Amino acid sequence: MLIVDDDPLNADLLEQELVAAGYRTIAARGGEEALTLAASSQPDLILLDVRMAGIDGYETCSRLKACEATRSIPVIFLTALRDTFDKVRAFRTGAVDYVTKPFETEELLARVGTHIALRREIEAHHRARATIRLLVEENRPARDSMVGESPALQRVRTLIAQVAATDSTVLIQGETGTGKELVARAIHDQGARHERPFVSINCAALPRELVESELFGHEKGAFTGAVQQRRGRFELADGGTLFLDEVGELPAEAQAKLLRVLQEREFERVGGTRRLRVDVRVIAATNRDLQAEVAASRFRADLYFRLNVFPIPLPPLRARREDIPLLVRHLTARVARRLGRTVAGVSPGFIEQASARDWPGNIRELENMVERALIVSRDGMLDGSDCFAPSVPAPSVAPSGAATLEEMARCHIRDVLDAAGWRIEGDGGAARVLGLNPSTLRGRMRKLGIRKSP
Ligand SMILES: Nc1ncnc2c1ncn2[C@@H]1O[C@H](COP(=O)(O)OP(=O)(O)OP(=O)(O)O)[C@@H](O)[C@H]1O
Repeated sequence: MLIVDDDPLNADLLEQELVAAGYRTIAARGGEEALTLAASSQPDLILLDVRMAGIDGYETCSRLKACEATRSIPVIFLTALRDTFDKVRAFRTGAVDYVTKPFETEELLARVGTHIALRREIEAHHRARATIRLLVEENRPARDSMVGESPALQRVRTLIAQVAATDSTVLIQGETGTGKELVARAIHDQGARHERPFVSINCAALPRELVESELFGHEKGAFTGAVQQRRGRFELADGGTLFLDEVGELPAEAQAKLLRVLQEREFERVGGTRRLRVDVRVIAATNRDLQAEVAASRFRADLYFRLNVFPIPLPPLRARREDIPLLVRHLTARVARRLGRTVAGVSPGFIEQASARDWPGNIRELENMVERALIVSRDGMLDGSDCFAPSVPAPSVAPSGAATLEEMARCHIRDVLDAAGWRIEGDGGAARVLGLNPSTLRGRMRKLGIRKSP
């Protein structure tokens, strides 16, 4: 317990009573000393005289409450009967109680005991809350982080940080699977709205008739099936961020309505007349060349300019191959967690093959590859040389059903033999047509098991 009194006699008296009751005490002779001692020794309680030379009790209490290290320590004022003691001011500076001098020992100990017990309870409560918070944090699925150190990705990170600090509309442009949604979330998480909702809508995944009702909501009876009123994504995102994925796919009518919301921040639910106001930050994404869409009159130019306030172009994976080793490791850990498998390692051959590919499907395709390699892996080692099928299927020129080269050869030789009436040697013979020695052709036929059917 910290006793603060510039009268040594008073301080001694108090100390004796408290020590006799089993408390340990320290003393300060004035306000300044009290501030330093309180911070360094963290007492459970402070008994503070009102009238002191230098800074008085009120001022000392205010400063104790203003300081992070001493804020939570309860303060009881000590006031002499002859003092003009302003109780209201004392409580306003943050005191929890006061005792009048000369004090009744019983009363003093009762008050002190009560406040110490209260403080213990509050501390236990805080500790329990901290534990719960820790459990909640641990059980929350880990937020996906953007992996990669390439200059191209660093540029993207800089743009994210710059625009996150504002409320400006962002247009993310990049091929499929380049991480557009990840960028949108990063902007939301790093901005002032991070504690408000992040709502996303994929404009391509919705049937045309439903797009507007999804975006703006509808009133009961607005159309067949609208059995009750429903709030749209704009309302759900109020105060937060709305992510319009694949915005290039929006039908013309929805484009017009979206433009109005961006201009006026107001809209009506489908079938409604009431104007609703929302405070929503819009982030749009597209894998189309929106400028070309505008030129082809498939996307409104005025909407394009409303969205393209702060463009963030996302580089395809083939433009930042340096990131592939890091990404493979990151995705391997993630997929392994999802599949409940343990991974022993990733072979250099795997990384090498992965780095050499073109990845038209970008990171999503890479993730699928990693998943296939993990499924077929032996001893949890990602080798997966058999997983690297061509990324685009080869055009089919082979006769149907002829999957391997051997089968193709068998078919072709049989066709030529049929045409030659199964004659091998001589001018019209199959060997000449195939450009082979007759003996080589015979050897090949044996190996492939080709015989004239009876
Ligand atoms: N830099 C990155 N680091 C780690 N994972 C990434 C990164 N970029 C993308 N991913 C992962 O790749 C997958 C595809 O990303 P995302 O869904 O954000 O792509 P997208 O560009 O929005 O795709 P689409 O246009 O097809 O919707 C996700 O699983 C995402 O977590």
